[in-house]
Amino acid sequence: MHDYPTPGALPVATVSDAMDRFGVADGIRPLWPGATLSGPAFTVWTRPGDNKGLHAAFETIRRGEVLVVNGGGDTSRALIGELVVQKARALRVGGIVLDGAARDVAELAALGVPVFARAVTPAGPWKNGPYRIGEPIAVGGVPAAPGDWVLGDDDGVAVVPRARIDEVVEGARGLIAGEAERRAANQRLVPRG
Ligand SMILES: O=C([O-])CC(=O)C(=O)O
Ligand SMILES: [Mg+2]
Repeated sequence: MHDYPTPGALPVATVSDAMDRFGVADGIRPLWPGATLSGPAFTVWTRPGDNKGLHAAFETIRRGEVLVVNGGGDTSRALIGELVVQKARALRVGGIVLDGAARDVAELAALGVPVFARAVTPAGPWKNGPYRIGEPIAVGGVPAAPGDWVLGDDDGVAVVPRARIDEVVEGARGLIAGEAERRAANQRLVPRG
């Protein structure tokens, strides 16, 4: 079992840089400023606009796991809102990443659960299925399998394949050291003329 870095410990941008700048879930944004998450993926595929599979996921998801959902990229119907997120908080889920939409955004921020999604809409979900739990999915065009490292911050979300976590963490730490040098060099700049 890997140790997953704590939320916010490594910037998503730098972690992506350490994967040749791949691995970013395109178009997935934090729903409140300052939201960060980091943990193993718990994957759900669901029919667009339908959250029956999310409710099923809450029957088995474990503390710290990040619920990662392929909702087909649909933005016309919210897969979650305040009540679902309240459940996530009670179960100490690490956060929620949706390739789909959410609603009740003011309440999500107040609950303090990191939620990342493609869009916000007041239109609510159906609850009929079908769905799949615990299978490899895609989120924002990147693969996400159960146990992959999912991390999110103000810039967005990245997914690191489980087998690459140690290598990518090490690479990101190296890049952070290099960036510190460039930052110091920038601070030495003076205007010319
Ligand atoms: O009604 C739903 O399923 C989504 C929602 O707004 C909530 O969870 O609060
Ligand atoms: Mg609601």
